[in-house]
Amino acid sequence: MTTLRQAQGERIGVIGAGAWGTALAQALASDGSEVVLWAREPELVAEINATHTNSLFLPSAKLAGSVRATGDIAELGALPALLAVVPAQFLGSVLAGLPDGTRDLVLCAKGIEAGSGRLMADVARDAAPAASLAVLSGPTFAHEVAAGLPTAVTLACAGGEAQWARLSPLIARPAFRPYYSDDLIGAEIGGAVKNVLAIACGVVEGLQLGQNARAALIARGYAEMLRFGLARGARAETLSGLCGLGDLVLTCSSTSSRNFSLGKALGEGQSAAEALAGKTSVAEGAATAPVLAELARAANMDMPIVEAVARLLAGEAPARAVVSELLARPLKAELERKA
Ligand SMILES: NC(=O)C1=CN([C@@H]2O[C@H](COP(=O)(O)OP(=O)(O)OC[C@H]3O[C@@H](n4cnc5c(N)ncnc54)[C@H](O)[C@@H]3O)[C@@H](O)[C@H]2O)C=CC1
Ligand SMILES: O=C(CO)COP(=O)(O)O
Repeated sequence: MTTLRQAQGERIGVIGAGAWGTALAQALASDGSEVVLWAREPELVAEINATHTNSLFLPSAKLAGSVRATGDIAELGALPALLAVVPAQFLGSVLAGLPDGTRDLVLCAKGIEAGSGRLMADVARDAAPAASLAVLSGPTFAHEVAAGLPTAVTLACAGGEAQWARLSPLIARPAFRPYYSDDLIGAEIGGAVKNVLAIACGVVEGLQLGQNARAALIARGYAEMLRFGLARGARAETLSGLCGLGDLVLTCSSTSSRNFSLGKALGEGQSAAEALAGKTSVAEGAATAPVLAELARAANMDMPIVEAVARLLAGEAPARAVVSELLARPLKAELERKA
């Protein structure tokens, strides 16, 4: 049955039926393409196939009939292209269940693995060594993509233009527009770092520190993203594009962002445990902040906003005290000094 359906037209699969995996499946299916969506939750597999909804992670969306859910990740093994959309901390364990194969594997999570400090491409290289990797990242609230609103993303291809030629027709739709890049590191770092900065902007909102403070945080946060990214081999132009500055502006401006909302709760006086209690949705910045702060410290790199978010999440000081510490730092030049 599966083989027959795949022979009929299933060419792309999505691993993970959270809000983003579901929205991507819907965007891909918007032209009638058949999409296989792996969900970890058996009740979600049944719901998606029966009513074309995802009440757990994306209740606003109505999915096309050409999105087929499965609970058996091995079923995706025969497809030539897969989008990996599980949260960063679970990518390695989920990919371990996928039969290895020479396919395109597009990484869509935005985070750094705690413990190892690895970016997603490093995790995937170990877990799926035969795959050709790409990174899809940009300013993309899931509910807007699922609703068919216009969206643009960076699609960074390790396999260069040959891989882009394979992937772009599979992924591009009239309202979903990928832009080519070959800078995987930049695309990954933009998405991972902006989540931490979105928490910081939420804190500013929660403390009612005003629009000036938020704009300053975006600009100085971007300087931290750039510093970290350049040290890791990212290109500055990537970080000033959709997957860096573009996504930073989006998630630092709206309570639609789970990271921003988490920061707002912290600014209003909740602890991280209180703010995250009972949530089924992921705020990636909470896991990435401590490991990013640790990587920066290990590299002797100044990332004061990231450090402040990590301290706040760890409950080391209340939000107002952390902000006071940031403001009390010695005055310095705005531009980086060239070595
Ligand atoms: N929601 C959005 O608007 C966007 C999200 N992203 C990124 O996509 C990634 C996935 O996020 P969402 O789809 O929003 O997640 P979500 O918050 O909607 O759902 C949580 C996901 O985690 C999975 N999960 C929970 N425990 C797990 C475990 N032990 N092992 C494996 N999977 C487990 C659930 O099955 C579910 O798919 C994140 O890295 C996020 O930063 C990127 C762009 C937009
Ligand atoms: O990455 C996102 C939009 O580009 C979603 O942001 P949150 O994970 O903060 O909700």
